[in-house]
Amino acid sequence: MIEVVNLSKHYGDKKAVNNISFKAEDGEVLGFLGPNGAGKSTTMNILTGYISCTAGKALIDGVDILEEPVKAKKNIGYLPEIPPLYLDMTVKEYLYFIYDLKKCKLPKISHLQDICSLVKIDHVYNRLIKNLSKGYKQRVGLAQALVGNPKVLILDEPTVGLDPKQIIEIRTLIRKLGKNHTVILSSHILSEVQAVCDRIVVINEGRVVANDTEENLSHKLTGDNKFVCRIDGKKDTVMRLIQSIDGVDKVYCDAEHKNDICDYRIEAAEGKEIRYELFRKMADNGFTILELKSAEMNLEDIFLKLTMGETIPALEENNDEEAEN
Ligand SMILES: Nc1ncnc2c1ncn2[C@@H]1O[C@H](COP(=O)(O)OP(=O)(O)OP(=O)(O)O)[C@@H](O)[C@H]1O
Repeated sequence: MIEVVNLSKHYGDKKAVNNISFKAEDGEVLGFLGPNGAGKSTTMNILTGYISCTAGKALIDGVDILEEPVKAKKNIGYLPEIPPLYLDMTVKEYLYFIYDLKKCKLPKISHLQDICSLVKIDHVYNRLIKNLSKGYKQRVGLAQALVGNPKVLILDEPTVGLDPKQIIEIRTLIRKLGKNHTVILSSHILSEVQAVCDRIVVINEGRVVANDTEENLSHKLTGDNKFVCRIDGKKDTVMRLIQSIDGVDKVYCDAEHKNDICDYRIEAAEGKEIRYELFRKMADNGFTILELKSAEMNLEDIFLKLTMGETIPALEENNDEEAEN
C-alpha cells in the first residue's frame, strides 16, 4: 500500500506540492494525472526516495521512505519515463546486474525466468538491449522494476513513444501486474488512465483536486440534474413543454434530425426530479422520448474542468480536514 500524508515540497517560495494526501490500496492501479508543472514528478521523486519533502510523509507498505529508505525501497519497483537501461548489455546480463544491485534473495534463475515470461521477453533474453525495439526496451524496463518482486510499482509515463500495438500490450501488462502489485501510474494521457486505472488522483498547482473513480468523478461533476434526450415531436412545442416543467432551468436543442426528431440538453435545478413530468408531458402530447440519459462527462471534460479551477464539494471538505490537522 502507498500512503501519502499531508505531503509538501517547497522550492523557496514555490509550493511544488502543497499538503497533499492520498492512498493507493493493495492491488489497486492508481492514475496520477495533472497538467505540466502540477507536481507529479515531484511527488513521484519523493515516493521513490529520490528527493526529500518539506513536510508530511510518504509510506510504502507502512514504511516511511525518508526514515527507513533502504527498507522502503525494497518494496518499490520504479520505471522512470526513460528506462535506465545499459544498451551494450544483453537482457540477461542486465537483469543479472539489477538482481545483484538490488541484493535480491529470491532464486535467481527461476525468479528472472518468471519475470521474463510475465513481460514476454524470454525470446530476446540473449539479445543486446540496443538492438531491441522501443516496446521491448520498455518491457525490459518493466522487468527491472519487477526484480525482487516489490509490492509497489511506480510507473512514470510508461507508454510514451510506443506505437499503438505496443501501447495496448504494455497497458494489458500493467493491468495484469495490478492484480499482484499496488501500481501508481503517472500520465498526461487521459485515455491511458481511463484504460488502465481503477482510481484517479488529479493534481493541479500542487494540490489534489480530485481522487475517485472516473465514474464517480463524472457523476459528482455533472450532478444528477443534467440530461440529454432525443424526442420525436415538433421542436417548438417540445421546447415549450420542457420549459414549462417545474424545476427546469435551461433547455437547448443540440441537434435536429429528420422527421421532427431532435436532441435536447436539459438542466434542472439542484435536487429537482423532472423526469416523471417530462415523460407525462411528452406522452400527453403524443411525442415519443426515444432516449433519455444523464449528461455525464468524459475524462477529458473532467480533467479540463478540474484543472481550470473547479473543485468537487466532497473533496473540499477533505482538504479542509487536512488543513486543520
Ligand atoms: N528543483 C526545482 N527548483 C525549483 N522549482 C522546481 C524544481 N523542480 C520542480 N519545480 C517546480 O515545481 C512545480 C512542479 O513541478 P513538477 O516537475 O513536479 O511538475 P509535473 O507535474 O511533473 O510537470 P511535468 O508534467 O511538466 O513534468 C513546477 O512549477 C516546477 O517548475
